[in-house]
Amino acid sequence: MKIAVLSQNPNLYSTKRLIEAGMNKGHEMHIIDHSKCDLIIEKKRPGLIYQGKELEGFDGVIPRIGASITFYGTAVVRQFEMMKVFSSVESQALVRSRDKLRSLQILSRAGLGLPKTIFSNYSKNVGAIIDKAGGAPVVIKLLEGTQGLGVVLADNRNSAESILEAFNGLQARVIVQEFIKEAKGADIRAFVIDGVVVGSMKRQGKEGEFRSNLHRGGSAQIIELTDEEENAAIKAAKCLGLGVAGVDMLQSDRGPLILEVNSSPGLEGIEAATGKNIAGKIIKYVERNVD
Ligand SMILES: Nc1ncnc2c1ncn2[C@@H]1O[C@H](COP(=O)(O)OP(=O)(O)OP(=O)(O)O)[C@@H](O)[C@H]1O
Ligand SMILES: [Mg+2]
Ligand SMILES: [Mg+2]
Repeated sequence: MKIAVLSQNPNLYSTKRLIEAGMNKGHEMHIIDHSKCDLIIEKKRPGLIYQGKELEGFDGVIPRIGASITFYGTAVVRQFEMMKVFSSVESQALVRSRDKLRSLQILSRAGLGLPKTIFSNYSKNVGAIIDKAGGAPVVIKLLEGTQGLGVVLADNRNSAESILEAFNGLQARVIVQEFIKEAKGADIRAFVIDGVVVGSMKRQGKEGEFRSNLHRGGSAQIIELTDEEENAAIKAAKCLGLGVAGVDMLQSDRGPLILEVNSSPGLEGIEAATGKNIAGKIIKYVERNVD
C-alpha cells in the first residue's frame, strides 16, 4: 500500500515511528508536509499538489496535524477523503476534537464523567463563575493552551478572581474547572485504536506540580485500567468519531473524569511506557480499512 503520513517535521519521534512501522510491513511510506500542499478544487476531480507534482495512488493517510495548523491541515485531510483515500482520523472528527468546548459538550451529552466545567463569554461576574465551578481551588485553562502551558491552579478565591479578570482583560478565552484534588497530580492516558485500548499509562507530575504533562517534567509508567476507565476511554473516542485517540482522564472519587481527547496523540511516551509497538497498530488499522 501507499501511505502518506502528514507531518511538518520528519524528525519527530511519532513521524519516524509511523514511517518505520509502515516500511516494516512492506508499504510505500511518504512524509507529506500538509502546510505545503496546494488543493485543486474542481468538479468531480479533486486533487493535491505537493512539491510541484500531483499526488496520486495513495491508499491511506495518517494525519499528524499540529494544533496551530488545524484549519489548513484539516482541509488537506478532507481533500484526501474526497480523493477516496482512507484517513486514520476523519477530517470532521479532527475539527471537532480540536474545539475543546465542543468536545466537552459532546462528551457530557454522551454521559461521560467530566470535571465540572464553566465556560463564559468574558463574564464580568467572575465570582459567580468560581462558585459554579464549586469554589476555590479551581483550575483555569486557556482554551488554546497545550502541553500544560496556560493551565493554572488558583488556590483561593482572590487569586481565582484576579486570574480570571486578567485573562478576560486580554480577551483570552478560558474554562474554569473544579480542581480534582484526589488525582494527586497524576492523569491517565489511554491510547485507543478502532474501539480498543491498545496501551495506557499513568503520568505523574513532578514534586509539587499538579500538571502531569511530560513536557512539564512529569514521568510516565504503564498502568492497567479498570473496566470503568477502559469503557470511558472507548466511549470518549467513539462519540468524537476518532479511530485513533489519546484519551486523558483523571482518577476521581466518582470514577474516571475525561479531561480531553487528542486526535494526534504522541507515540513516544506511550511506546516507552508500555513497550508496545503502537505505530504498528496504527498501520494495521489503516490496512484493515483499505482492504
Ligand atoms: N480539573 C483538574 N483537576 C486536577 N488536575 C487537573 C485538572 N485539569 C488539568 N489537570 C492537570 O493538568 C494537566 C494539564 O491539563 P490539560 O490536559 O487540561 O491541559 P493541556 O495539557 O495544556 O492541554 P493539551 O493536552 O490540549 O495540550 C493535566 O494533565 C492534569 O494533570
Ligand atoms: Mg493535556
Ligand atoms: Mg491535548
